[in-house]
Amino acid sequence: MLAVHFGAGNIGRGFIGSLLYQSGYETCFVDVNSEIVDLINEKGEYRVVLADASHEELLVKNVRALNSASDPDKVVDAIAKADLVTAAVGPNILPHISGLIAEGLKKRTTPVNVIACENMVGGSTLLKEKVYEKVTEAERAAFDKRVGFPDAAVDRIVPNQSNEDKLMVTVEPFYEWAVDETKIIGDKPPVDGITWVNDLKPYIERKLFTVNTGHAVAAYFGWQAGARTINEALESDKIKQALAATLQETGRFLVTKYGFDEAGHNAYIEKIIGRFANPYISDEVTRVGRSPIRKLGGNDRLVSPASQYAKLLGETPVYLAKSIAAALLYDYAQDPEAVEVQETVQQDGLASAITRFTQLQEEQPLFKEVVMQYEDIQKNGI
Ligand SMILES: NC(=O)C1=CN([C@@H]2O[C@H](COP(=O)(O)OP(=O)(O)OC[C@H]3O[C@@H](n4cnc5c(N)ncnc54)[C@H](O)[C@@H]3O)[C@@H](O)[C@H]2O)C=CC1
Ligand SMILES: O=P(O)(O)OC[C@H]1O[C@](O)(CO)[C@@H](O)[C@@H]1O
Repeated sequence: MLAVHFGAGNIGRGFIGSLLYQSGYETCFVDVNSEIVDLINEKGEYRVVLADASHEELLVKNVRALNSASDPDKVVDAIAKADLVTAAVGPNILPHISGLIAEGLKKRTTPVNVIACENMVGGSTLLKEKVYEKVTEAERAAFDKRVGFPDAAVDRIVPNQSNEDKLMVTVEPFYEWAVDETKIIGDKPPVDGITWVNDLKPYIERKLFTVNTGHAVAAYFGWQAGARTINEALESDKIKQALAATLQETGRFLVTKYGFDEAGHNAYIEKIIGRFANPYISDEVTRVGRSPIRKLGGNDRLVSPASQYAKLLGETPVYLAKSIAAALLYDYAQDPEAVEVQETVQQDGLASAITRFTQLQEEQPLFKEVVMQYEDIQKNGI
């Protein structure tokens, strides 16, 4: 079985690639990082090491790689032959890989599924839209019959790597890969470790608005407090308390919306906070807080739960508003999105920046709370 996986980065190698190998696939990674592509082809294997006391290692074999910038035709050929196509490149990159996927799919007559493994609601659906923009109506009709784009929720903390062995990836032991089985075309790909679900929405919202909201809070609050890593941020009782309070807010709306068992959800929150504090992982706040414009978007981990909370419960979520404010204040000079947010606030004013990045409107109580929290952080810190 051949899997073509776009993005040989942390999640690509450390999570998806390792499950594909363990399930018997040959994996052809596609990336634009020539150093990683060359190394994968030179070694033909890499190590995945668990970030716990065991330091257990898995040697992932049966891998090769293609550089989509220099060898696009080979990528198209690989997609034409693949039994499964996956991606973990980041939401903003999905439009850039859609052209090659479209070309590869045009060359096929047999069914295949394409799964985007990104931190977002509807990643594969977005990829499908981008692929469909690049083909004719007749091709779209043909793809409808033989290409599935099931959405997915992926959960495994894989920090930036600083190992001497550039292919090695240290990963947390926990993982969850939930895929929408209702959108599969043909047989389900036999990947051990996928949890097939017939309603992904509760999974993706619970995960995005707990794991990713919580992580973002630790990162943005940590940045304000001068912490370099998530572990450092969580050494502060104030940040720990704010993190717990934020997850109580997202928890309240999730339990109300989906009817999750409250005690079970609280245990889920506790487990996640424990995962953030894993002493075997050193995770920079700048990685977890990366791309604040994406994270401030109306459908993402801060504004979506805040808006849904306000709508569903009729109250303004104070800690989520504080989290949005902290994201707006994230001024890491090496993150282009953070720079753009800061420039927008300076040039156009805070109100205009909030509307532009969060799509919240000035008359909304949540908007006003964000402004208050922003001013409070500026004056008093986190
Ligand atoms: N790292 C983590 O703990 C988790 C990450 N995710 C999601 O997985 C996705 C990837 O994240 P990471 O692996 O952390 O990022 P990463 O930066 O380590 O990996 C992304 C890879 O995509 C490659 N890439 C960029 N443009 C490309 C293109 N046009 N064609 C092919 N490859 C391209 C990059 O060179 C890089 O190797 C993101 O959506 C992220 O939200 C989800 C769960 C956990
Ligand atoms: O990959 P993103 O969406 O930029 O955000 C980083 C998030 O992804 C993770 O890497 C894993 O879910 C978390 O560490 C963090 O919440």
